[in-house]
Amino acid sequence: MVLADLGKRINTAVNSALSNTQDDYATTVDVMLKTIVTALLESDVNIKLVSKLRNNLRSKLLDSKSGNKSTTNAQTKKLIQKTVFDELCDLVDCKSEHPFQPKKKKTNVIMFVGLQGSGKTTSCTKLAVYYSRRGFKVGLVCADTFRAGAFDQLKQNAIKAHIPFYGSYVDTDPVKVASEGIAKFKKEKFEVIIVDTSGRHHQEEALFQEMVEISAVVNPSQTIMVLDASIGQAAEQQSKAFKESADFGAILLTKMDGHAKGGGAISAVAATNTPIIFIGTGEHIHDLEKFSPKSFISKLLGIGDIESLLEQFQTVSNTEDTKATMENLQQGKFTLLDFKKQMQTIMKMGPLSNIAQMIPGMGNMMSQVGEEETSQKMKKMVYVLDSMTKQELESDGRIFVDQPSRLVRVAKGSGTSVFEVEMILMQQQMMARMAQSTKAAQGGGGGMPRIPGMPNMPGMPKMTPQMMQQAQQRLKQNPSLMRNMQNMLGGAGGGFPGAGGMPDMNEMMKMMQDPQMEQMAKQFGMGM
Ligand SMILES: Nc1nc2c(ncn2[C@@H]2O[C@H](COP(=O)(O)OP(=O)(O)OP(=O)(O)O)[C@@H](O)[C@H]2O)c(=O)[nH]1
Repeated sequence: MVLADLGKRINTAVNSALSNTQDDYATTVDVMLKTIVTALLESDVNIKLVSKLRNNLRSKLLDSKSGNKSTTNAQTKKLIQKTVFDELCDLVDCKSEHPFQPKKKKTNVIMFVGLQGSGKTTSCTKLAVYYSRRGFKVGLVCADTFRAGAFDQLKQNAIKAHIPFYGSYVDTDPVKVASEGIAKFKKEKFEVIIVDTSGRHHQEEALFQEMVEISAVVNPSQTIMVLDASIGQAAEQQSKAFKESADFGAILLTKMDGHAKGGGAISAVAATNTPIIFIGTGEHIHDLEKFSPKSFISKLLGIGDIESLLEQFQTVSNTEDTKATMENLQQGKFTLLDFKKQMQTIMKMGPLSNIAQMIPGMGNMMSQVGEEETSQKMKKMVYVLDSMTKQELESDGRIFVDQPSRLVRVAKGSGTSVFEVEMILMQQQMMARMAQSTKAAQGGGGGMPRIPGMPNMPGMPKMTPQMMQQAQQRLKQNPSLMRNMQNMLGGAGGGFPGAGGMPDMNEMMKMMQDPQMEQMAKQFGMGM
């Protein structure tokens, strides 16, 4: 069973408990627990942990209720939701007190260890890209002299990801190669140096000894063990064996995509008291997600993860650019350059499906449109904007009205059609109007109330709650209408508002935290 199914089953169990009005409270809790327990076991979660979770949940739910008999229905629902959520988080959390954070302007060495074929080399590159995107100067060292072709693999990955690398075709001593690589990158003031070591099996003592020697020489700030999630509960035994030799401080679980029974590996690993810090979700260099129990469970249950979204946005956004856009917005302006910067920020945040998963209820929608298509359209938009002159970019876009020949030139330069350029200009115009209406609203001009997921359009009539409900009902019954609307608003065929024609990110963040959003998600049958 894949994890998405697990999330759905837990959700269904909780939702039917919430709507159960026939049974008494204790029976309702027991029925719900039975379904949750079965789903967890079928997802390969460690039986001891499931049993502990069941007992904790049961006593917490029954104790809280018996201590406070006068609770309302709404309070009981909240109690069930929160308790289930907290217990699931505990299941995958091993509460590391001092998570490692590389420091800027310092040398941070990260050493990778793991079984053969677990995904070490791929994950080294993914992590290098992750830190490089966050402004670190990152280098990769290949200390795998055991497997023929290991250096070539790392080299190819590194070149593709534009990450400097070090390795040797002739030297067979991994300790020497590792120490030379570190010395080289240290001299060149690299901030994060990632060392890939050869894969080993836990019965291969000599290779384990080699790993200890490399570790002594590179003196890592952090050692990460890479584990293949598809090995399920065997993850516990593997991680224990490695822990005895290389005292790794963190785990990166790979292959959490596809049909891996990730629940098994996650819970088994959590039982070794070592935090999982990242999960690999595909073969692409961007398929790496920071693991945090709360985020993971939120996504598992389809209730989004705004915290991670904000964190990610803040890490990748350029403060100078954001400041300039904010200043423009305060003046009621939104130029083509602002539009371009916003889009680049979104693209830097990683695969759109990862971002969509963090937004309540958006994960599903993204899958309807397709990652590839959306990314392609976004890239095209950047090519169009790249083909404009500085003067054009800094304008509000109306400059093109007087110079239609420039439209043709921009389309040619970007390999797109005039129609596509016009569409982008239209989207930027929509956002510029939003900026103006926000400014007017700040000055007491009013404007229509914000509907989650839709930009403010000046001049549109106010929506009453009944109208809104009807609109939501229609969208619920007609998914293609919903898609069309998103296409219209996002322009790029994006699966969530703004994927293509990105409204102001801060506005989007506010929108996502809007209680109406939660309500709407519920009406669409999404989330808890
Ligand atoms: N689907 C999926 N495949 C992955 C992921 N991470 C790695 N892989 C694939 O797993 C295979 C093995 O990955 P490598 O990076 O070569 O593994 P390794 O641990 O370096 O292998 P050794 O050097 O032999 O120890 C490759 O085909 C990768 O593309 C992931 O998160 N998801």
